[in-house]
Amino acid sequence: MRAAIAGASGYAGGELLRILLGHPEFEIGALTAASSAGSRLGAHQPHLPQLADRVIEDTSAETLAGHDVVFLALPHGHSAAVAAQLGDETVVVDCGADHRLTDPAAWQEFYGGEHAGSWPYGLPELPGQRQILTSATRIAVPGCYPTSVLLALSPAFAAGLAEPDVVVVAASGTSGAGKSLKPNLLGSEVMGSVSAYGVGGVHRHTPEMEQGLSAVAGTPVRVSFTPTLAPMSRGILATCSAPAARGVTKESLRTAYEVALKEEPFVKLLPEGVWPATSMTYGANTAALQVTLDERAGRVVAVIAIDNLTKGTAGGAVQSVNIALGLPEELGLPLTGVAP
Ligand SMILES: NC(=O)C1=CN([C@@H]2O[C@H](COP(=O)(O)OP(=O)(O)OC[C@H]3O[C@@H](n4cnc5c(N)ncnc54)[C@H](OP(=O)(O)O)[C@@H]3O)[C@@H](O)[C@H]2O)C=CC1
Ligand SMILES: CC(=O)N[C@@H](CCC(=O)OP(=O)(O)O)C(=O)O
Repeated sequence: MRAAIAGASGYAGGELLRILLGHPEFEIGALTAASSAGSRLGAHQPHLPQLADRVIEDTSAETLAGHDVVFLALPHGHSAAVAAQLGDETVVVDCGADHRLTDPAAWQEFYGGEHAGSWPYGLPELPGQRQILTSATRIAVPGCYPTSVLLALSPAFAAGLAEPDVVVVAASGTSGAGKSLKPNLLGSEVMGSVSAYGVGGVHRHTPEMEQGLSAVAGTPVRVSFTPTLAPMSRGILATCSAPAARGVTKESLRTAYEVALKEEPFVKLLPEGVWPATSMTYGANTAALQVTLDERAGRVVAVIAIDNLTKGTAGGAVQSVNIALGLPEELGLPLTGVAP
């Protein structure tokens, strides 16, 4: 299979290339970007020496044509126009937000501009989603925070063990914001400090979390989401809670998670008493999950760690593509983290 990567000079593009280089079924085709076009990949992704001399091209339908799979790792709002020019013989994978939301009103409120429509959602662990992704030719890769929250809470909602009133506080590494320079991401602002942002229900991942959890619960789920920025390059640690349904015990909760996750190749329920840390998933396509019942507050509490660039973007994208192409779901995807 030949894969093209649009946005090859960015963080998501770099992680896609790192994974595809280790994937036995893929060869790397066109590498495209915008301002970096004409330069060599080695100037942008020096950790990928195998591709250092490859020249980045302009992002256009002509450059991306003739590939089996095209990964779009472009800023929001740039994928739809490119994708519309690629035929159904090409699997197109949008790592941006353009095709994630099904509700045009939610798109309008949180992103603005015209809604491009929705594509099959690339989170295979959601109930029924593997079936939807089988033979898909268009895949919308979830946002990194929604990936973590949906993985953490969908077992509870699928089993009817939580009420639809979710609170999430999550810390992300700075690579989640992409490569371009932002004032709050300067080294001196980030180092030695954790800061909140997007507070008060305004972060654009909120409707995506509500969309996914509502589908699993079969009833509208509200999410209050507070993201924070942590002084690390990669990783998300999300603490997610919801009121426990009547009669839920610690044991019934753990059993529901064990049953839901026992066949999952990438989502691991940690041994009792072990709590997730971002280091457990560094560079791996895994999610490290723990759940308990806060008996005093009557809440289900699930804590999850993922690598935002791996399971949260590029690894998750390749996992969904494997399913769409009829390949083994785990093919070419790292299962081991880096410790300490
Ligand atoms: N970082 C993360 O953790 C996650 C990112 N994503 C999504 O992946 C996408 C890429 O994010 P990320 O890699 O972090 O961003 P970066 O800012 O690191 O990279 C953006 C890439 O897009 C290219 N680009 C910018 N504008 C255009 C344009 N008009 N036409 C073609 N190419 C363009 C850039 O090229 P150039 O160098 O030439 O400017 C660069 O290669 C985004 O949609 C993001 O939402 C999704 C989940 C998580
Ligand atoms: C730390 C940080 O800034 N993170 C990004 C989310 C990154 C991501 O997954 O989101 P998209 O694919 O939707 O851009 C943010 O909060 O905007």
